[in-house]
Amino acid sequence: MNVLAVPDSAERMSSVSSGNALELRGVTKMFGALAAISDITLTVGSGERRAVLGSNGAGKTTLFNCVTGDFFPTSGTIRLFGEDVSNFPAYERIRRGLRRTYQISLLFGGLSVNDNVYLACRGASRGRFSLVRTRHNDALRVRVAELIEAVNLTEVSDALVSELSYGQQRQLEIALALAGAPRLILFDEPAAGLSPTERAELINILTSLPSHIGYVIIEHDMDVALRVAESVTMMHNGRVFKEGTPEEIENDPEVQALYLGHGEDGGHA
Ligand SMILES: Nc1ncnc2c1ncn2[C@@H]1O[C@H](COP(=O)(O)OP(=O)(O)OP(=O)(O)O)[C@@H](O)[C@H]1O
Repeated sequence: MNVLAVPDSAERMSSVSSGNALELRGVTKMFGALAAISDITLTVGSGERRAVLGSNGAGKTTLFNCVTGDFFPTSGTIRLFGEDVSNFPAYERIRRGLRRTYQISLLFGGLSVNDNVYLACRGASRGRFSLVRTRHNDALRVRVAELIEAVNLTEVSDALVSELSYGQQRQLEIALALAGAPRLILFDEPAAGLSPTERAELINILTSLPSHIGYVIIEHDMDVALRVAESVTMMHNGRVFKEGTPEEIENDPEVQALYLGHGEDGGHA
C-alpha cells in the first residue's frame, strides 16, 4: 500500500475514534547523529489549549515541524483527529484542519488587511481560484469581515499591511490561520516582539477563539503562555520533561530551577 495514499472521507471519519486532536507516540527526529526530539509522547484533546515550553534548542520547533509535515519523524507515530498522518504531506494535514503560524511574517505587505484575509479564505475554500466577484464571493466577504473582527482589526481593515503596527500584523496572522475550518492551530511564539499592550490584546484574542478550535502554543513569555493555555508540556533536551496545568508548572521547583533562570541553562523566559 502506498503510505502517501489518503483515504476517502468516510473511511477517514470511521478511523476517528479517540476524540483527540493530536497524539504523538514515541516521536523521534534525528538530524545526523543529533536527536532534536526523542521519544515524544504527547496528547492534545479536541479543543484543548496547550503550551509547549522549553529553553533554546529544547526541540519545540522540531516538534511543530513534525506535526505539520515539514519534517517526517525518524520514528514514532503522529495521529491527527484519530488518523495516522505520520507519512502525510503538509497539505493533507492542512486539509484535516491543522494550521500553523510562523515566527516570521508571511503577510502580503502591499495588500490591505481585507485582501490578505480574503486570499487566505479563497486558498482554504478549495474552489477554482477566480478574481471575478460572485454571490459565493459575497459570502466569503462576510466571512472575511468576521475573521478580521475576531482579531480586533476591523478599524484598520482597509489599511495596507505595511501600514500596520507589528502587533497588528501578528493579529492578522492569527486571522489567516483561522481561514478555512481550522480545528487545531500551532502558534509559534506569537508574543515575540510585542509590547505589553499588544501582549494583553493577544491574550484576549487567543482566549476568545471559538471553543472547538484547539491550539498548541510555543511561547517564551511565561506570562502569556500560562494565561492562554490550560495544559503545559515542558521540554528539555528534546524530551518531555514535565506536563501539568499552568499552576502546577509554575510552582514546580524543578521547572523553576531549569527554566526560570536558576538552572545551569540559565533559563530563557
Ligand atoms: N534542520 C536542522 N538541522 C540540524 N539540526 C537541527 C535542525 N533543526 C533543529 N536542529 C537542532 O535540533 C535541536 C532542537 O532545535 P529546535 O529548533 O527544535 O529547538 P527549539 O526548542 O525550537 O529552540 P528555540 O527556542 O531556540 O527556537 C537544536 O540542537 C537544533 O540545533
